[in-house]
Amino acid sequence: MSFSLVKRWCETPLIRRVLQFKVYRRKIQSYNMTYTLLRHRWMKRLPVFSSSSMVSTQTDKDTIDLSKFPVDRIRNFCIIAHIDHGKSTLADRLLEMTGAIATTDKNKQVLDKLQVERERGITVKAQTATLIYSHQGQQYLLNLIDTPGHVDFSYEVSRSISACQGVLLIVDANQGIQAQTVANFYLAFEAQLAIIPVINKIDLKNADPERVETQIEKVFDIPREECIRISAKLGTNVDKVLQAVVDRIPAPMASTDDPFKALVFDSNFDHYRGVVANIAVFGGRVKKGDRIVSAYLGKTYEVNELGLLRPHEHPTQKLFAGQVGYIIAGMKDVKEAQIGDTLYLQEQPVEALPGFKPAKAMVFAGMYPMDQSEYQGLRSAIERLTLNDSSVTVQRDSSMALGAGWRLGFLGLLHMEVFNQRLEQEYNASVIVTAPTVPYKAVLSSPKLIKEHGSEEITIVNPAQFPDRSVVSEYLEPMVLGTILSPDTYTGKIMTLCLNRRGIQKNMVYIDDQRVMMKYLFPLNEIVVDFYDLLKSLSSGYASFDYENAGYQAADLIKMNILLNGQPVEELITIVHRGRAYSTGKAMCERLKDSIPRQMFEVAVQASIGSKVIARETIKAYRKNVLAKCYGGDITRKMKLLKKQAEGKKKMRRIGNVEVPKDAFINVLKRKDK
Ligand SMILES: Nc1nc2c(ncn2[C@@H]2O[C@H](COP(=O)(O)OP(=O)(O)OP(=O)(O)O)[C@@H](O)[C@H]2O)c(=O)[nH]1
Repeated sequence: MSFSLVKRWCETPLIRRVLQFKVYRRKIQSYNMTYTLLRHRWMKRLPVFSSSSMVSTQTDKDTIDLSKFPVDRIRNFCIIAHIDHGKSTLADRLLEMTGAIATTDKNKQVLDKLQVERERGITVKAQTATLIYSHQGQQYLLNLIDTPGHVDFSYEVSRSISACQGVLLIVDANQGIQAQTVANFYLAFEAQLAIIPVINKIDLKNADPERVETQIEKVFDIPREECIRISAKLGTNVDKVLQAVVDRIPAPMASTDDPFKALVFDSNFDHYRGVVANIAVFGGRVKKGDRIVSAYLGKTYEVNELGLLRPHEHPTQKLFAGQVGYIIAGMKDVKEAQIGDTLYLQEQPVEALPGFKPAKAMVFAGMYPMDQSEYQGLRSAIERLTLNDSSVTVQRDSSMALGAGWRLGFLGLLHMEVFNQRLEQEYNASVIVTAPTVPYKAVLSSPKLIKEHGSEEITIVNPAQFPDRSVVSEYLEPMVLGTILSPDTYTGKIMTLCLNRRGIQKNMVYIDDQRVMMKYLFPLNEIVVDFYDLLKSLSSGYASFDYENAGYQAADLIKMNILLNGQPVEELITIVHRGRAYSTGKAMCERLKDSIPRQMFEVAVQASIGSKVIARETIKAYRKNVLAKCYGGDITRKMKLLKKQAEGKKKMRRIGNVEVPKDAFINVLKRKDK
């Protein structure tokens, strides 16, 4: 058909109407999509970062005259503890007692605002709240930061600590000191902060505060008289905590006479207002309309809004030395508000504060859209979420089977799971996450490759790019120093598990007559996926684990391929220690056999090193007959069942001709140690 014929045909009245209708329909569809998205967000009370989602408070409308609080009546402190020892519950009580929120039995972890935090019952992001507390006829301004307890988020703790002069170290009266109690104590101790030990949950039947005090004395060398016994749940003795904050934590060393200087210790992104930076003012004062400079970028901004977090945003006219609050200054990108950056007034340059070491990604994984048509949507979702979580690193990546995607770096596996869950909940994006891997290094021996990479040592975050032994003089793997605390009855089992994970014992001490603390050096790869779960299950939930970075060590590593019906699957390539290749390959094949549903044909699952197959499992042929229970001849019912089956299949990925469910990529790495 010639072009003019098509044109004439398109212009006939009937066809024109049909075409117009199509355009309108597309428009209506797009409005509908926007409406659905907004509705969905509203239902989930999103965006979660804006103040609108927070609990309204009694003092909402009162304006606080910050000039009434000289530096000696300010206290900045954070609440640190092992996971679940009651930080957020204590924060609720402190907020209630100081009138920041109304006293009702509905206040449960008020500072845990993200949906994922509420569902999982854990804190993921540190939150700040300013309290006004009257003590001996004086009013004090207390800035509280509630921090996460899980090891993956300890970066949040170290940043929060930099804005404070003291900490409340919470210890559960039943569980006693745990691994993250020790790690968090040292973070505060090294920063030379005042430490107030608080023994929580004394209302529990099995609470043993005496024993916990002994542990605190022995492990941290803090006199038992300094411990405050409380029940955050019932509010018992919480007033004593507030008194201790005023009496034992020093006021910030800052003067309003100095030039303005503030540390950006956290930031988040608001789609309407840009970056909201949390700052600790180390000197001087700042007000709306001031022109401030970011020491990191040297860029100048005008202050549009500033104020306190109570815990909602409470705008004020000024912020003074010693105070902690938020500032909005037209920064359009979270990268402009670098965490650790120093802000100062344009006309009064100051020396930058030391800042923080950037967070180091410990776990990398590929992330791909379920369907390539969702690529753009997923890209914008990842971009927006990383604006609020700057510790995630993103690189573009692509794979034969999964198409275009990204390789993301996280602080740990829980961090990765939380990111994934937030993508699904907050952005309605469904993704495939490939098997997580740790950042290996290789010392190259080939001059050509050295020239290509511009360095002798390279970091490998994608196992598919693991260089061959022939061009490498040495492989290095990341190591961690792990701390395990457990009742001594489980010591034997724990030692066996650590040995299985190539752990080397460094230390073992009793912290009281029943509990033991062990230190092990582990390859990160051995503990990253399921070590913690296994440790918990073999100690009936009593052991706890924490780790810190311990550099790199030379290791005999090899690349293992997984083949489905003879076809290598790039996303399942794993780097293993040579001594573990056989057992890991066998376990991976078994896991895949359990994860991949039976297909219409037989599937061979093989693990190979080079061309040598070291393990094999077979998935027998089968097709689930969804119509088996369908007696009679109602065609619509049959069609419905077949459609449901087809939709289920959409959630799988076709690799070669094998359908692989999306969680198979992670499940495949979980081992079954005894
Ligand atoms: N019996 C009792 N339970 C408490 C007390 N304080 C907190 N809890 C409970 O302990 C659990 C954990 O409390 P959270 O306040 O979420 O603990 P957290 O330390 O903030 O937890 P993460 O932020 O995940 O580290 C919740 O179920 C609380 O209800 C207390 O004094 N007594």
